[in-house]
Amino acid sequence: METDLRLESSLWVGNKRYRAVLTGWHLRWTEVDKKDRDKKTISVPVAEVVGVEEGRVEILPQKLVEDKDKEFTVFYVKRSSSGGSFGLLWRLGRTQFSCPSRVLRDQWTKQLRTALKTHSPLRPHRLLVFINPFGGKRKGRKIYHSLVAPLFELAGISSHVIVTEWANQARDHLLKKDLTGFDGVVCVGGDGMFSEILHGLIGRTQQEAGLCENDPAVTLQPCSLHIGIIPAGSTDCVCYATVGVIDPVTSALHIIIGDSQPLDVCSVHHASALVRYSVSLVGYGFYGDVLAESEKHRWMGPLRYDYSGAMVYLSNRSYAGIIQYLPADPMISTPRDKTRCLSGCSVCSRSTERLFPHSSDSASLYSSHFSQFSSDSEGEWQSVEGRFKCVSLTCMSSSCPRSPLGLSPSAHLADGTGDLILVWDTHPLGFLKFLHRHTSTQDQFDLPFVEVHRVKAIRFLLPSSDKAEEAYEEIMGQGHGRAEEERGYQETVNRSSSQQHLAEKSTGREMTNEQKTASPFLCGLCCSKSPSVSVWNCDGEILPFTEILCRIHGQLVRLYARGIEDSTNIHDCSEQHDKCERRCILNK
Ligand SMILES: CCCCCCCCCCCCC/C=C/[C@@H](O)[C@H](CO)NC(=O)CCCCCCCCCCCCCCC
Ligand SMILES: Nc1ncnc2c1ncn2[C@@H]1O[C@H](COP(=O)(O)OP(=O)(O)OP(=O)(O)O)[C@@H](O)[C@H]1O
Ligand SMILES: [Ca+2]
Repeated sequence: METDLRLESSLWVGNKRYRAVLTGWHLRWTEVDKKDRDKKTISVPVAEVVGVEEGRVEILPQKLVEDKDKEFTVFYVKRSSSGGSFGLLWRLGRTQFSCPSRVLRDQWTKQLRTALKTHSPLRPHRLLVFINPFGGKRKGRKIYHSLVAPLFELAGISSHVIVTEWANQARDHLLKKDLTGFDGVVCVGGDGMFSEILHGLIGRTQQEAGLCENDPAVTLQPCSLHIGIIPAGSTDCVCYATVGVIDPVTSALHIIIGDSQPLDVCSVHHASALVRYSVSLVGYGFYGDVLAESEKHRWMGPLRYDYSGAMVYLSNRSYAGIIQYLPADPMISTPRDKTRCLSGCSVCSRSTERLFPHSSDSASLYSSHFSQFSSDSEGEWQSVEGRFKCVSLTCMSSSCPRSPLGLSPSAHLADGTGDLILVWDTHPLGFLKFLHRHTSTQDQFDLPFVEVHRVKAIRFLLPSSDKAEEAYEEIMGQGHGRAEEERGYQETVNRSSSQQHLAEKSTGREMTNEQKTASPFLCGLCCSKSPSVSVWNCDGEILPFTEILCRIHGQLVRLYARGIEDSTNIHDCSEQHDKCERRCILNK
């Protein structure tokens, strides 16, 4: 659909003359003094124009403006291959145009700005930015001020920046402070910082809607503010899995042009109370143990996961459990259908219609999909019991630099389901094979001891023989390196002598002095008895409970992102675009 915004004229770029055309959707310029077959058109979608400035303008290393009379500069998104990752790097493209007159120059800048307003409705005007100065290599502030802020300024975005001084400051700000006038919230940090924003925004939205987050059967209200992630942490899995690269400039450009990627969120409950939200991994057994072990070695930085992974692997543990799950409709998609959720994913688009059937009607947008969880046409609860190396639930692929295709390569970002991966107890070499397949394109589910199910909810229970052990460990709060101040939303049992007594009573065991003081979590290597109960890793946080219920809430939040762009579709078909049969990223 073209609009009446069309503007066409001759313009100069350097010493070459071009025919430039602006339609509602594209800005195109073609060199005129060339033979037809050598003519090349550069085409920029209006949605990917970052800004338009009068004059010859540079923004880096500092803003410089010259020759304001007949010139204008257009800034736009330019793609390049990222080398290692699957996604594409975005960079700021810049072209300076000269016009025959100032009147024509003003016409071009005015029309371009009007086109931007009309065709990019989700571009943010005002953002609330939280910077974790201690995340990753402690470069959050520098990354924001040197790489991101100049781009925001160019795009006319005003931002209110808060450099956090303590953990959970961003979450609490979002829960309590006035957010009027903001279009989105940006976090500069890693997955932990993203999780703070996630909890703050979801909590605030439910408070305002008068909904109870504790009840897993309640349909939560999707958040209206978008979330932007500027990666500056030591683990940036959410950014990697939604953008395809970990690169602050790419992420800033996605924010500026107002890209919008819905994301499924899993709520985790224990005993009728909300414990936490997750978007990537809720994992018991191996991934829980790795996280618990890694907390002891924080000083190692990101390497702590590899070290702890090796230690936990060598301890060769498995855990008993009962897993109940509510299957999703297998006619829509399955975890083994070999598809990938890429930018413009059709499974996710169809899910939007299914999850929000009358999305133009805002009242029904927020009240229509309760049936997803409560009365399922899709299936009955299933149950399995046994010993597992690990039990993982992931709402998305959870791809990351360590595992470029992720825990579940065919999972979708926004289809309202999660993938439940059950790895039954097996020989250590079999488990190593499973782990190793995460680093390649080999199918990690094509192993006899691995099961994967696409689900809408799961429940995890301990066999009755292990419940006493769990009660003992939970009451003593022992051994899992649990963060004291952050025990989910529920305050767990305080440690006291009466509770020690309770623990002893419930397990029928008396604690030794050593047990009272020590933290013997990783004892598989040196002790005869390894623990029979593991912990849950919820997006990098240890959960204080073992028996949990998880429910996937389809498209509960929206990120300034567009999913992973398929780098095999980047090609230049500008001359023959109408005849191009490949899905072209550059000219769509
Ligand atoms: C033989 C090589 C095997 C390599 C196996 C690689 C599997 C990698 C799977 C990564 C899954 C990441 C899921 C995302 C979780 C995030 O929400 C969360 C917050 O940032 N991160 C973690 O919990 C951090 C969890 C980090 C888990 C890292 C596990 C590393 C395992 C290394 C095993 C070595 C075995 C060596 C045997 C001698
Ligand atoms: N000013 C602060 N001081 C201490 N902790 C903070 C501060 N601001 C945020 N945090 C907390 O720091 C944690 C880790 O932050 P972030 O995810 O940004 O970095 P990271 O390096 O990727 O972290 P990790 O190494 O734990 O994966 C978050 O859980 C967040 O709550
Ligand atoms: Ca999903």
